[in-house]
Parts: sequence; C-alpha cells; structure tokens
Amino acid sequence: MNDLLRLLRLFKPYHGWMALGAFLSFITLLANVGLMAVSGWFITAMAMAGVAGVTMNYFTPSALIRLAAIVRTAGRYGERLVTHEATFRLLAELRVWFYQKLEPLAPARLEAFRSGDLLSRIRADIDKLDTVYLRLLVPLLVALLATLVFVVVLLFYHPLLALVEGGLLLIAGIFIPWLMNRLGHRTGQQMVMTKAQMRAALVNDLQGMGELLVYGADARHASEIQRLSQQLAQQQQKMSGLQGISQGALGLCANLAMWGMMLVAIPLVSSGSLAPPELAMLALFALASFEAVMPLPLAFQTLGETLAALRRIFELVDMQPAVQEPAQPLPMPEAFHFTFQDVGFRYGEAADTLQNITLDFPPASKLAIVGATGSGKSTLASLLLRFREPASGELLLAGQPIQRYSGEALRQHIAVVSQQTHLFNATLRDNLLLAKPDASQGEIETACQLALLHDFIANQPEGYDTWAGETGVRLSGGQAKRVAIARALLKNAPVLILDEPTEGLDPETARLVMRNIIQHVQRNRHSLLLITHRLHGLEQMDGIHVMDKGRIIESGTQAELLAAQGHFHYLAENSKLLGAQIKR
Ligand SMILES: Nc1ncnc2c1ncn2[C@@H]1O[C@H](COP(=O)(O)OP(=O)(O)OP(=O)(O)O)[C@@H](O)[C@H]1O
Repeated sequence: MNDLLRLLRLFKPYHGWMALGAFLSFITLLANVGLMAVSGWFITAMAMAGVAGVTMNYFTPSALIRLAAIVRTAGRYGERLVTHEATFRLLAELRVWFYQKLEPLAPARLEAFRSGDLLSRIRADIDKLDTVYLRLLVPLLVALLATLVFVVVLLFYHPLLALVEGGLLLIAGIFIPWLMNRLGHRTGQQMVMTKAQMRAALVNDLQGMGELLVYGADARHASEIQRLSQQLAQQQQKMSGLQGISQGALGLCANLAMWGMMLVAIPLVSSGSLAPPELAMLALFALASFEAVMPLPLAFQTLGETLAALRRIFELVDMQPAVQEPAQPLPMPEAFHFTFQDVGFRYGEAADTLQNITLDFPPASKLAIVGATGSGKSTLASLLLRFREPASGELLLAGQPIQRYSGEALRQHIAVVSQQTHLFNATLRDNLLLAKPDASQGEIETACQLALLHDFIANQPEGYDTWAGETGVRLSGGQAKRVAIARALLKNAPVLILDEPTEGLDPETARLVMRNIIQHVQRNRHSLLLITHRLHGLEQMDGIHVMDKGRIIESGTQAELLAAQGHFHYLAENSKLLGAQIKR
C-alpha cells in the first residue's frame, strides 16, 4: 500500500486531470442509472394511462430521458477522452522519471540485471501502472460516491429499499473484490514474474542465437521458453476463470437487488404508499446501479499484478548509485592531472580487484597499462571515468579528490574506446556524431582517416550513410572497432582512454592506427591511457605500468623495463610482435 501512496504522490501534477476524469465517469453513471429508472417509470405510467384511458404529461419524462441519454453519450466520450489523456500523460511522465532514476545507476548497478529484465521493467511494468488510475482509482471513487447517492435516494422511498440496495452493493463492491483479490493476488504477482522471465529469456536467446545454433542448444532453450509460456497460459487461465466467476457473482447481486426491490416495493404499492410506475422505476434503478461496482472485482483481482510491477519499479529506483554526485561539484580544472594514491577497489564482496595502486597520469602524457587478463586494467579506467569509487586510498584530479567533481561533467572531457564497443542501429555518420553532434563533415572524415576507416566508408554505395546495423552487425569486428576509435578521436577530448583498441585488427593496420592516434594526441597535447595486451608501439609511451593480480608490479619506460629483465621483459620475450617492433 505504501508503494501505491508513493505512486499517487508522483501523480501530483496530474491530480486535476485525474479528478476531472473521475467526475465525468460519475456523471455518466448517474445519467445511465437515471435513464433506466425514468424509462421504467415512463413506460409503466404510459401503459397504465392507456389502460385507464386518461391523458398524462409525457413531454417532461421524455425530455428527461433524452437529456439523460445525451449526457450519458457525451459523458462517456468525455470520460474516455479525459481518463485516457490523463493515463498517457501519467505514463509518459513515469517513463521519463524512471529513465532519469536509471541513468545514474549505469553501468555499475545495472550490471546485475539482465537486459531483457530491464526492458521489461521500463516497458511492461510501467504500462501496467495505467491500471492504477484507469482501473482502480476511478472505479473505486465512482463506486463509493455512487453507492452513497443511490442509498440516499432510496432512503426517500423506504429505509428497507436502501438497506437491500446498500447491502447488495457492499457485497458486490467490497466482498467480491476482496475475495477476488485474495484468490488472484498470488497468481497476479506470479504472472508479472513469468512475463518478465519470458522477456528476459527471449532477449537473451535472440542476442545469442548464433551461439545457440552453433552448439545445437537452440532446442533446449526453446523448450525453456515453451515451459514459461505454458506457465503463463495456466496463470492467465486461472485469472480468466476468476474474472468469469466475479462477473457472474456481480450479475447475481444485480438481479437479487432487482428482486429485492420488488419484494419490498410490492407491499408498499398495495398499501398505496408507492405509485405503481415507481415499482418499475425502482427495479430498473437497482439493476442499473450495479454498473457502479462492475469494474471493482477485476481491479482488485489484478491488484497483485499491479503491485508486483510497482515493486519492481521502486526496487530499481531505490537503488543507490555506485557513485554519489557531489552536492556542489568543483568546476572542471584547466589541466587533467590524475593521481592514484594507494588506491584499492573491490566488486561487492569479492576479493580485492585493485590494491595499493599508486600512479601519476599528468596532462599531455602517454601512459600504458599492461598485464595479464583479469589483472584489473579496465577497472582502473572505470575509476578514472567515475563509474566506480575507490574503496581505499585517494584518486585525485588536479589535486582534489575525484569525488568532488561531477561524474557527468568529467566524462565530457574524456573519450573512451572500451573493450566491448557498442554501435547503435543507425548510420555510420550517426554513430560517429554521438561523440560530437555538431561535427562537420571535414572533422568526421579526418577522424575516420586517422582510424584508417575513411577509404572503406567512401567505397560504400551510401558512404557515411551506410547502416551499421544493430550492435554494428553489418560491419566486421575490426571495422566496428575502428568506428569506435574514430568516434573517440572525433570527440577531441583532453583525455583519451583506449582499452584494447587494436583488438580485432591485423598487425599492420593496428600499427598504423596506433601511430596515427599517438600523433593525434601529441599534436593536440592530449593525454592517453592505453590499456593493452599487445606490446607494440609502447616505446612511444612516457610510462608503462605492469599489473598483476590487482597490483602494479613494475613501472618505467619500455627501455627501462626491458633492461630490468623483469615481468615486462618476460612478456616481451613471449611477444613476437614486440620482437618485430624492436627490430624495426
Ligand atoms: N562488473 C564486475 N563485477 C564483478 N567483478 C568484475 C566486474 N568487472 C570485472 N570484474 C572482475 O575484476 C577483475 C579485473 O577485471 P578487469 O576487467 O579490470 O581486468 P582486465 O585486466 O581489464 O582484464 P582483460 O585484460 O581481460 O580485459 C576480474 O577478476 C574480473 O572478474
């Protein structure tokens, strides 16, 4: 329930729209019930007047009937318009709010979630929330008000009539929905989970379809999807069964109310305290009044589903970002001088990933981090990018703890080519412009020339408007990598971080691209942090740090490290490429 109240507070800017929608719905209901009641009265009165051969004023009731019919039609139209407008506005607001809450959680906190699950929360769970206003709040408010009005109206005729109507409305509006909620709560929650699991499994399988086919695991994965889909079908069947029972029970209550009216009203007509046309009027009034509670059982039956969706949304929203933004961030410095002082870091409860890292990364310098796979090189870069915070020691930027700067502002001054580069399902131009939306064609081409990509693009029939495909599938691995390099160079940021930039490139192309990158950073007096396994081109670095098991075990220039005959020398000996480089 707390989650529901919290959601209502989020709806605050739209309370006016919401109230208007509920009001129109209430008016429409009153018009419908009035229409039925007056019609019942009018038909009976006319019949009786015909039998008795007397004349009666039929203008007023027929005008009333027309009025009620017009109000009902216009009201229904207005109600649909306003309630749906309100719902779409609420959903749009919720999506933006949710996205804004998600953004600071990326990448560190969101890694724990499957991409299909995140998609499910953003789309399906948010969509589910339209039921809170449209199917829960409006019907509940209208039912409450209408029950009150109906009981008061009947009290004017006879207290017993009000008692029958009120009692049956309470059974239909409270007991049956309560029962449906009890019976449907668990299944509703399970349905949200099953749907989310199915979406996550589908997204996962579609992304890895190639591997599934190669290893012949597609049938096994398909059977899991089938199992989930059967589970969902069973849950849906149970919910539909409950819905059928509740609608039947409601119909029964409405008919019982009509009969109840007759039972109470017939003696009143016989005793002369009620006119005969009023008997038909009351019977139809009672029957029609149950429209007020009709939507409630379904609303409460699906409440479990709605609350589960809401919980999944708040669960994400309430997560603390891995990095806290300072309340009053320092302005960005003129020169980007990073200093690691005895920095330690670990992922969650795992063992230390980084220990006692001390290194200096001054402006316009070129630093290489080399070492075995899993030794913590990329983690070091993610601390620089403020995606994560050191657990111990200090990471300084221009002499100030990096925590005092805004992560977002900092990242505007850093260009990155990460290990797993992501290309968007857009043209090559759009993928490049991501780094600098206002870049000119000349700037784009220069960046691509540096990445040795321009000739390839120029040879494509559509040039820079060639479609890259989802995650760059329409390019080779090496081409996609070079798009990422060109994108980083186009940004022209004072700090460039390259994590395995030449992975997937043939040795000659790798050598030429690295040569161009180094010339580019030297020309612009930018700094470069190169994370690599490949030990070529390192003679141009101002410093090399060798990492092993989260620690820096050696530091120096290439010549110094080779002369020291330590770990770097051992790695170099094992690298034919470096041998080729040194000979050259
Ligand atoms: N998001 C993460 N959550 C938990 N552990 C992680 C995460 N990312 C990396 N690790 C662990 O931290 C350690 C260091 O990883 P990191 O990616 O920094 O190494 P690396 O030196 O860059 O490796 P490689 O050369 O293979 O890219 C590894 O043991 C890895 O399993």
